[in-house]
Amino acid sequence: MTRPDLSPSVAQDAQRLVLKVGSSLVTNEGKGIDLEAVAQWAEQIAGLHASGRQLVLVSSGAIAEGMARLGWPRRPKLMSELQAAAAVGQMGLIQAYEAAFARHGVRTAQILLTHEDLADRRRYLNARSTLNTLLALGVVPIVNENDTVVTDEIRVGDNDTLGALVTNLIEADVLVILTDQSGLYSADPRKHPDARFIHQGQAGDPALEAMAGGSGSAIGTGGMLTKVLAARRAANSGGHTIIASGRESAVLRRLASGEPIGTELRAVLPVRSARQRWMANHLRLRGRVTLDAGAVRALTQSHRSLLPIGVIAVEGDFERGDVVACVDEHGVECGRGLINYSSADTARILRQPSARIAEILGHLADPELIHRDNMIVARMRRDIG
Ligand SMILES: Nc1ncnc2c1ncn2[C@@H]1O[C@H](COP(=O)(O)OP(=O)(O)O)[C@@H](O)[C@H]1O
Ligand SMILES: N[C@@H](CCC(=O)OP(=O)(O)O)C(=O)O
Repeated sequence: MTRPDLSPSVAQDAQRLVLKVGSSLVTNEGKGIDLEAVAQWAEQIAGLHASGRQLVLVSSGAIAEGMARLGWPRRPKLMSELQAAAAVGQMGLIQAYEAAFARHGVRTAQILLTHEDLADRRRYLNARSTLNTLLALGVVPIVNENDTVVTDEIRVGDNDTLGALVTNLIEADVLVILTDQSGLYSADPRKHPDARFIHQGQAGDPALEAMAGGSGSAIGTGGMLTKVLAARRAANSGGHTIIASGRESAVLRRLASGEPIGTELRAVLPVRSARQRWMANHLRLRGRVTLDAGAVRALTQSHRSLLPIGVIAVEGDFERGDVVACVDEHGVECGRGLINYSSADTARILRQPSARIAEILGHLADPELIHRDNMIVARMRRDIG
């Protein structure tokens, strides 16, 4: 489904993309992994890689594939049986992706996440640096929820939401959600064949949520509502969302070349300001570090990361991943950010060159005390509030 006004897709300029594929697509409506579809996605993703773009794949299908392998015709109700099916099916998913990508010389990695990995600040930072490292290495991370260990209370619950959380985590430019429909319609097209196709909208518009109210296919979990809500969440970090049909030929390649396919839900704020707003609004200060004049300049004028060598004092009791204020020698705040070391470790490495961190602490997490991507500086004091 191509937009009539033909404005180019937001995927055209995207350097970092998250691609989410739903269960019904991956498993051919529950019949078993659709190897042909997997091969086509791998080929297109390898093509994007060759043009220098980075991509994380969020793939559903573990439960559906597990059911097919176990010969279960109906989705079980018992949590333990769903978890068993997911454990069996995840093997098949990963095997299929690894083999398909290997044909193009692209390495893959399996990442199984739980809600806690994304809600807890320390685990959030760890998941973020692992994904960023894999992307820098040219690997395609393949993400699913760790269904085998999660209980109802700690589930993300659906992979549309997980795709949006991953988009926030790595600050991707675009989240592409491939499903069994061409995109969002004004009502569920299964029940309302005359429903109108929505070519474009603003992520977070409540009118879209009303349209997507119905439940999903027999195989999928979330339906269209979770996709529309995922677009709202992706927009929190500035990511745009495209909902399109996975059955459209070469859909990824065409989107990346600017072809306006599917429903495009645009984020209003650009990535950076969205992230800064999130940090300013959501995080409580746990302590502070005092910077020497050189470090203050590095932060506020050169927009560099904060290194331990520029820190002369530490106050408060904080853990890796907590938010701390950065103050100058007169106690004036010049920024704040997510710190990579606890207060105890910071006290041991302050005034030291980063090359000595491993020797002093016995481990090296990061050369920076606060990475510049995880920091807002005084220039934006209004945001700090
Ligand atoms: N307004 C809508 N527009 C498009 N599809 C809708 C809408 N409302 C509900 N749906 C249903 O959502 C389904 C897609 O959701 P789901 O089955 O969970 O897919 P996936 O497995 O790809 O996540 C469609 O097949 C469709 O029946
Ligand atoms: N984690 C589950 C998928 C859950 C899910 O959201 O499925 P879907 O609605 O098809 O994207 C699995 O792999 O079976």
